[in-house]
Amino acid sequence: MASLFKLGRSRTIRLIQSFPAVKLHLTGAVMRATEVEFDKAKEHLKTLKNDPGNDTKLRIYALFKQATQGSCSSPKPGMLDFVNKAKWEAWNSLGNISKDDARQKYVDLVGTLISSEAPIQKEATTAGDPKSSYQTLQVTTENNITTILLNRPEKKNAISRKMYEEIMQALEQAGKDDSVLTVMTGSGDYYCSGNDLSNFTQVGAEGVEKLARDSGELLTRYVSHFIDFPKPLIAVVNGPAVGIAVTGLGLFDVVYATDRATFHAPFSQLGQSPEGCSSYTFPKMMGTAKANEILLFNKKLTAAQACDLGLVAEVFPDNTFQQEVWKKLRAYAKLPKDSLRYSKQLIRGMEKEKLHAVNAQECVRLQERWLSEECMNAIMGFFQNKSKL
Ligand SMILES: CCCCCC/C=C/C(=O)SCCNC(=O)CCNC(=O)[C@H](O)C(C)(C)COP(=O)(O)OP(=O)(O)OC[C@H]1O[C@@H](n2cnc3c(N)ncnc32)[C@H](O)[C@@H]1OP(=O)(O)O
Repeated sequence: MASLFKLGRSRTIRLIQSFPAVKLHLTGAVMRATEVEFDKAKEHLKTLKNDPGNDTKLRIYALFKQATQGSCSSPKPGMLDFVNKAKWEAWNSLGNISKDDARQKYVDLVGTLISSEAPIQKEATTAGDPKSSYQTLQVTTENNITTILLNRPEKKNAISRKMYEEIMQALEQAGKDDSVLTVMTGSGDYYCSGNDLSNFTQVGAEGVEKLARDSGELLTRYVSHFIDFPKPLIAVVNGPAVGIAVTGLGLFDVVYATDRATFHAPFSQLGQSPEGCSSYTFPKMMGTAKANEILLFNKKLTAAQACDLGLVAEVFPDNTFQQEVWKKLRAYAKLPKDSLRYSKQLIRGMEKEKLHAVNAQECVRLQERWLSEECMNAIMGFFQNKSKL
């Protein structure tokens, strides 16, 4: 399997294209439309910018084979022929689904892949568009959805000071734009590894007390933007989430996660204390004992556990995650905008004052924690020994 995982996008596409042209046995207008769509999908596949991952590539391969040759009848490759065995298994797993069905599924899958990255290609580079000026994010709007993509994959999307500021700016813009939904997600394999720990190593001439005060002020403003966000805010958790990227989820309206995601809020390990209003939202959502396991004792949750506890609304298999989530979101984004906005505001309204008070209290405690020996040791430990969570 190892070499299959290394297949690049262009090689996969060449592989898929190398199959004989589709010969269809159906008649009539529907058949012609499907054949055209299928051909178009093959063309669209070439324009994909991001590698969709090996599971998806295998599914594309299998659907192509089934659509063009029917059910798999070739002998299973030997155990050591990893690549061909994986391909055979993907094809064979489609069983007896018809060529028509496979063709339709192929067209749907390619369509979803294209549209999930389309906004980034289309709009992120628009000259003069303030959305294109972000350094740490890609912000795009399409199909009534504004997507805020955390875009420091080389740092697991850790939130630098710049990123805190840019997220607030993006939320302000999204709150005012014409979109129906706002989505936050991460680029690369992580959703977000939480606060960039180097935020605490840049001590200016005025010393650590000033750094702690400024950090407290920044965090208060940051969390307030989520409390006050006026329209539905959805988290698409595409991979592991750490620290504030977990606690803040309690302020989103809906959270969807891949089954590869984990949720870890290791505050006591880091000598810190909870933030993002989680000291209030987590016990309320899941009960005190379960919340304490997470917020006091660093329990890392799987996506399924987070779903059972109510933090996550639904978990999807990683290989169909993007496809299924974006299909759902595009459907939701067709709902009446004002109705959604007012409903969200009613649900949030009663809690707002309380949430702001909790936020203020958490930030005061954190300012004290950041100056503590426990916290300084933990941060130094990460950079000196790279002691990971
Ligand atoms: C303004 C202040 C507001 C404060 C708000 C309060 C918020 C609190 C929190 O969010 S607490 C949680 C903080 N996060 C962490 O402690 C995570 C630290 N990171 C790790 O433990 C690991 O990096 C990992 C488990 C997330 C991933 O491990 P692995 O898959 O092995 O990848 P690498 O460690 O090699 O990471 C790649 C690259 O990214 C850098 N990096 C990852 N996370 C962070 C981070 N949170 N802060 C800074 N840098 C991070 C890592 O150092 C590597 O960089 P390098 O390639 O070495 O330059």
